[in-house]
Amino acid sequence: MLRLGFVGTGTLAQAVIGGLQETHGDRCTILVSPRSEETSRALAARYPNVERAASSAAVVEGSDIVFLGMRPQQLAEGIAALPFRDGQVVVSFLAGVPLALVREKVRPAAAVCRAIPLPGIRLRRGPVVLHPGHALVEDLFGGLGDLIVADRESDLTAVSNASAMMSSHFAMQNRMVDWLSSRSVAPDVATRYVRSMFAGLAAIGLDGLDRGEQLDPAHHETKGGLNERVRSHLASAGWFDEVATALDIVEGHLSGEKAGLPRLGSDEHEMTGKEADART
Ligand SMILES: NC(=O)C1=CN([C@@H]2O[C@H](COP(=O)(O)OP(=O)(O)OC[C@H]3O[C@@H](n4cnc5c(N)ncnc54)[C@H](OP(=O)(O)O)[C@@H]3O)[C@@H](O)[C@H]2O)C=CC1
Ligand SMILES: O=C(O)[C@@H]1CCC=N1
Repeated sequence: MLRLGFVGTGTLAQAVIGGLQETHGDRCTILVSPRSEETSRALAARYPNVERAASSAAVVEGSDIVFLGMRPQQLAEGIAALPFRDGQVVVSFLAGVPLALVREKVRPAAAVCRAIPLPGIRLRRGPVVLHPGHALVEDLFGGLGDLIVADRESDLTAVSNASAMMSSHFAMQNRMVDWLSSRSVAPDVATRYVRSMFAGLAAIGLDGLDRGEQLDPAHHETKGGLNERVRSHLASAGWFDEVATALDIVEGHLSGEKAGLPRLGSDEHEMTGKEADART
C-alpha cells in the first residue's frame, strides 16, 4: 500500500482525494491533517482508506508521499518543524511558490515536485500539470484528467497563472443566468441551459484538439448572426484584451493597484516564470 499524506485539507485536497478514490482507492491509504476539522472529518467518514491524523507531523511521519495543500501564505507556518525525511516525495500544490523554496523548506525530502491539479480532478476531468516529472506521482495523477508533465518550471508557472480564469468563467455564467432570469426564464431552466451550453462547448474544444483542429471562433457562429454580434461588441469593448491584462496582473507584470488588486509579491510568491527558473 502506498501511504499518501495531505497537509492542508482544503478545497483542492478534497478534490484530489475524491478523484484518487476512483483510480487508486484500493492501492493507497491517505492521512489528512486535522486542522480543517469539518473537511477532514467528512473525508475520513466518507472514505474507508482516509484517516484524520492527530497532527500535521503525524501526516508527514506516516506518509511516503506528502501533498502540501495549504495556501501560499500559510506555507511557512504550515510546515514549520515537520519531520520530513530523506526518501520521501513531496508534492506542492501551492500556486506561485517556487520549487526551490519548497525544496528548502522540506529538506531532507529527496524528491520535490509542483503540481497544479484543478477542482475538476474530483470528476477526473481537466488538466493536471506536474514539474518535474516523477514516475510515482505521474502514476497517481494518470487517469485523473489530462496529465501534462512540464519540462520547465516556467511553463507550470504560466499555466498556473492562466488557471486564474476559472472563477471568472463561472462569474460570466452567473451573469448570463441572471440575464435570463431578468427575462423571466425560471432559474433552474436558465442555470441548466447555461451550464450545459458551456459543458458542450468544452467537449467540442477537446474533441477538436484530438483531431488537430484550430478553435476558430468564426467557425462557431452564424455569419451575421447572434454570436457574431456579441463577439464583435465584446472585442470592440476590449473585453478579450482585458483577459490578457488580468493575467498580466496575476503574473505580477503590472501594478496591482491599477486593477485595485493587491500585488502578488511576498517572498513566497514568484513574479514571473523566468524568475522562478532563475531561483531553481
Ligand atoms: N483551489 C484550486 O482550484 C487550486 C488551488 N491550488 C493551490 O492549492 C492550495 C490550496 O488551495 P485551496 O484548497 O483552494 O485552499 P483552502 O483554503 O481551501 O485550503 C487550505 C487548507 O490548508 C489548511 N491550513 C492552513 N494553515 C494550516 C496549517 N498551519 N497547518 C495545516 N493546515 C493548514 C486550511 O485549514 P483552515 O481552513 O482551517 O484554515 C485549509 O484546510 C493553494 O496553495 C492553492 O494555490 C492550486 C490549483 C488549484
Ligand atoms: O485561485 C487560486 O489562487 C488557485 C490557484 C490556481 C487556481 N486556483
